[in-house]
Amino acid sequence: MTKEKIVLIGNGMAGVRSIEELLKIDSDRFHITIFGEEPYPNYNRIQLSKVLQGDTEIADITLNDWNWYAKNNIQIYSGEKVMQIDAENKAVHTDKKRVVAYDKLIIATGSVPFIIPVPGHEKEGVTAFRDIKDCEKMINTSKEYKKASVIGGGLLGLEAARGLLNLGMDVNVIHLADVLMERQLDETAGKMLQKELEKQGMSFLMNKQTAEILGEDRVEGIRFGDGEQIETDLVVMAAGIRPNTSLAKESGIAVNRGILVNDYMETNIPDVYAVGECAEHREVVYGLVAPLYEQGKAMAAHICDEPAAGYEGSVLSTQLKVSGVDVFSVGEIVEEEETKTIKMFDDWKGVYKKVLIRDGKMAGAVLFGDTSEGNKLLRLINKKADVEEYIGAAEEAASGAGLVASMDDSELICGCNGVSKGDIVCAIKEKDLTTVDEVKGCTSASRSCGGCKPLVADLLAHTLGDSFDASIQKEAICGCTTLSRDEVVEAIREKGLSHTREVMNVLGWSTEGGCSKCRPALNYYLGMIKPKEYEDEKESRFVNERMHGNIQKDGTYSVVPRMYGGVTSAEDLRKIADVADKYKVPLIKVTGGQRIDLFGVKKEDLPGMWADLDMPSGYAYGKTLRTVKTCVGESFCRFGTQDSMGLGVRMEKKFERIGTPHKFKMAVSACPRNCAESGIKDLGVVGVDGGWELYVGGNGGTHLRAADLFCKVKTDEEVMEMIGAFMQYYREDAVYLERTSVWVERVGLDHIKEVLADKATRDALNARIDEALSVTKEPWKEVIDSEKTRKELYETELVSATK
Ligand SMILES: Cc1cc2nc3c(=O)[nH]c(=O)nc-3n(C[C@H](O)[C@H](O)[C@H](O)COP(=O)(O)OP(=O)(O)OC[C@H]3O[C@@H](n4cnc5c(N)ncnc54)[C@H](O)[C@@H]3O)c2cc1C
Ligand SMILES: NC(=O)c1ccc[n+]([C@@H]2O[C@H](COP(=O)([O-])OP(=O)(O)OC[C@H]3O[C@@H](n4cnc5c(N)ncnc54)[C@H](O)[C@@H]3O)[C@@H](O)[C@H]2O)c1
Ligand code: SF4
Ligand code: FES
Repeated sequence: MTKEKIVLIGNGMAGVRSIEELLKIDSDRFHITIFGEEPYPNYNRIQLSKVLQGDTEIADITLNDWNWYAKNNIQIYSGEKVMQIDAENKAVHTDKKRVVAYDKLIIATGSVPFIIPVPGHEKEGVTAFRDIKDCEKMINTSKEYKKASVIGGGLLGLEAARGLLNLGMDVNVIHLADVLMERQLDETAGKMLQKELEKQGMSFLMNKQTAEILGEDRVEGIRFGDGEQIETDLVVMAAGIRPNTSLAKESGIAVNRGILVNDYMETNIPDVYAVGECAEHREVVYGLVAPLYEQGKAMAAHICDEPAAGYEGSVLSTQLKVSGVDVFSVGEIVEEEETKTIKMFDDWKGVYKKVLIRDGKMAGAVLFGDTSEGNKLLRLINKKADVEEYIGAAEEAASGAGLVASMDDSELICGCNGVSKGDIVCAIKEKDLTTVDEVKGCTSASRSCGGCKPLVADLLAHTLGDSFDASIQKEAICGCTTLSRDEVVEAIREKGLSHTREVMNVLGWSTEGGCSKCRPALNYYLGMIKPKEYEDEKESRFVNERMHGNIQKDGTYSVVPRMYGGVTSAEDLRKIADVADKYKVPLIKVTGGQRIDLFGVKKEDLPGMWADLDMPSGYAYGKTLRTVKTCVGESFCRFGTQDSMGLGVRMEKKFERIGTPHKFKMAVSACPRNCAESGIKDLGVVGVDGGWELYVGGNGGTHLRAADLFCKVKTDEEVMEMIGAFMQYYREDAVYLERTSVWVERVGLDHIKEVLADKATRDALNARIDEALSVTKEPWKEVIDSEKTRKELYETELVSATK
């Protein structure tokens, strides 16, 4: 029997999800052809914000790779645009002159970004934020330029702005209204959000109408309606989107704002459907994936002649994906005469909650600062629950198990990935799942924005009952596995695994070769467990660590020679000055860690420069001991009671080059005046009467944290012993990329104190760190001595395996 021919126009999130729904119902009935204008397999557009923010990479956001199309006998034409729909002859025509016939056609062409049509909008340096190409453009621009402007203070604009800040740019957000995200937030929440983002480093120009983009060929500035001007090197237009309807319109399909569809996503032309952001259903065009996935499900059922109610519209909920900011909004947010509200505002903690009630029913909510109730509110508002039910639910156990219990199996837990309660319960039971991460691995729930995690946890608790163990809720080390850091480390030890590939094969990684998260982590764990046997995999390291220098925005490197304890000599300074002259170093800067940074060094000059310097690497790029900052102490300072420089130099000489889960900074101050800032270091030493105080877990970076007093000791020997034990325990216990400030809070200071109180344990830890230290090598010297490494890394174009 010949198969029915389905053609999908648009290889995006809604279209491909609809095909998955079709395959779920009947995997053999259709011959499927997909056209995608973008040259990639189906990817998670939502995650572009995370790519820009540096939390993931483009390679890791694929939803269905090329194998998926082959496995399901789907003919995919990527990088090919459909130009015309010939509804009469039931065929589509593409820009490559291909003509493909269909029995049923699905249009899923998504949206186009709204580019404000002001003079200059076509200049180089003006971009939208919609696809991989835009994302790459912004990342590349940030390497050369400094000033960015984002037009639009909606979800997209703010996520873009956070990403650009992370890329090292100064960011102005230009917004038309006087409240950010005014479509989702009320004034109170909008202002709180603005304050929080200002703290993160964003600047805002509110109530501003862009009049012109200035510059010659490339953008140089923006002029506003009120005459004010600002300078900028990049303009990101995030002022909304428009349904991509031109193809449908030109082909005679009925279009209003979007392509008009009924509850089964049928257009006015027989056998032609539209789904996703391009479709208009009951006068609403949606711009979030949850409703689009519901549309896809309803459409698939109809195409497969399954009895189904059809799509009836959705209540929208949103969550901003900016770390450190918790904002949630669902349904109605504007108060009117006939509405009532329940509000909570805690200015001290920065928490605001508003629930809007219409005719005694839950109609909408805004949460800021604490969004843990978000999914519960979404569910109540979705079913227009009685306000009494909310009050009852709020009084119920915080676990929320009562709420998930009352949900129907068909209700969605994870909107982003369209995973229902029934799907999750089934997976928990059939596959003996016990953690949120395992549920993510098996069902995709919580894979995208992560907002549904609390609900998934509630559902686990509800399904497993007494056997649910909150304490084992674990985080998988990345999306390639459901195993946590502890499980992987235990398996490496138990099974004697010795290579990253072996770990991936034996422990059943879902991807071949892992991803940018797990490769460096496995490389670290293997090296930590077997320092003598394991051969470091350079290709699994981040680019700075591979190159032994910090790559800068313009592609040059910075070079920081080691200066033990921040102490230098005229001879070393002379060498540095000569090298700076010889290699025409454009900037020499004294760092906060008391050493000298030579900026703007060309990649090919690095080995020569290191050879001329003949000094050890300061490891300013590594996950290892960075600096030991010291004050002058008793040698010169009249307050000094101890030899801070002597001790600092000794500490740095002993522990330099040791691999740690994240960078590790130390400092020694010779009295409590603390001139070396010992209170904000991973390990800080402070001279006091009769000895030294040791402080741990401090951080002077983005997440400022004062270090905790760990212990007081009398002698330098005891300081060295305690540092060795503390560092090794951190090396063995922390998750890769976890700073001590986070680790100390996670495992508890008392716990670490208890472990290190035992002399035998301290000795064992010191023995292990000594073993690891015994095999470290000076990296710059290794490069100078190896012609092969010099050629491979410094004289050819680098093929980046890991960012
Ligand atoms: C940076 C960013 C972050 C986001 N974050 C979230 C979020 O956190 N939560 C959320 O719910 N939503 C989020 N969204 C919105 C979400 O990504 C979209 O709602 C969703 O991708 C829309 O799916 P779609 O299939 O309708 O359109 P798209 O995913 O845009 O797919 C349409 C595809 O059709 C292709 N196409 C168009 N015309 C043709 C043609 N003639 N021939 C061939 N191919 C064609 C396009 O190239 C495109 O690849 C975000 C969007 C962006 C850009
Ligand atoms: N976390 C998420 O859920 C998320 C993240 C990113 C994008 N998205 C979706 O992607 C789509 C696009 O997002 P968006 O933020 O561009 O759309 P949007 O329509 O939600 O917001 C656009 C914002 O730009 C402002 N604006 C409009 N014209 C302007 C002008 N001339 N000058 C300054 N500001 C102007 C508007 O006031 C509005 O706040 C939406 O559908 C959104 O839901 C969702
Ligand atoms: S910390 Fe104390 S000893 Fe050290 S420089 Fe400052 S005042 Fe002097
Ligand atoms: S709701 Fe976004 S990942 Fe589940």
